Amino acid sequence: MVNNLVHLYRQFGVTCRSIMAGLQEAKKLAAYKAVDDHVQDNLIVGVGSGSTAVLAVERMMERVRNEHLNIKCIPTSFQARQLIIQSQLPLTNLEINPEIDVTIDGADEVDENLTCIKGGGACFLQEKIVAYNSKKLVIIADYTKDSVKLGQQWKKGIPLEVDPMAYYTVKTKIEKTMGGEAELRIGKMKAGPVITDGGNFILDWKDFNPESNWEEVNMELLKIPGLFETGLFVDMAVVAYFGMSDGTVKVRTPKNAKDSCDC
Ligand SMILES: O=C(CO)[C@H](O)[C@H](O)COP(=O)(O)O
Repeated sequence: MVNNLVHLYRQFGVTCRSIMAGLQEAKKLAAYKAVDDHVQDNLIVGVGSGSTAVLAVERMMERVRNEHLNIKCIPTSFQARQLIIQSQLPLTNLEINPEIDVTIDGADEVDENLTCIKGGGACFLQEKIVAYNSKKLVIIADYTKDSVKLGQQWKKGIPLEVDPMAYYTVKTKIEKTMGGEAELRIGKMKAGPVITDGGNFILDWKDFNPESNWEEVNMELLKIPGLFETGLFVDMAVVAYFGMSDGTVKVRTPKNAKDSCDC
């Protein structure tokens, strides 16, 4: 009996490790292809945050070394800034380069119109600023982020960055008027709430209506005093690259796109 349990436990460990390795490979496929397709000489590049963005930086670094590409990078977080510095890529900022050619960033979920939930890593305020000032936002992710509707696979909610003073009033307002539950994000290796790069708290809004008009929801949320930004990226991404489990990369543009995109 005990032997059987130990065997099952080991098997479970092996299965989990192989799924994680598969996801990592899928992220790498998406990141590498997006960088190869969109990063060219003399571009200002927005560098996203999260584990998939790390792989995009890895590829940029390779190409800068091998092809002597001349690019300048704008970070979307403290993590991205560190990555750029450690990779010895040229670092710039929005004062020096307010117009970004392309930003390559991860996402937590992407729907059929390329509306994204971002902020699993709590960096979405700077990510949205950089994306907004970019000519092109390119999303990179593994196949588990590829959805028709938001909330289909990502169950951790829509992140909302709030002033610490207002977290409770914002939470109550959302739950009363829009439904669902807005939970204060608590640190894993820190007692108390997660503090963002901007010194704020995060609410994760769960059990939202998946049929929502996300543009309206985003506007409604932003009207609440103390709510600085949402992790909803509506009409921002022009193309998404998903690494698939079979080793291919699925490239998607928004289903509702009015114009064809040169991506
Ligand atoms: O929005 C983000 C951080 O704020 C990340 O891009 C998002 O959480 C995806 O991360 P990962 O590539 O690790 O899955």
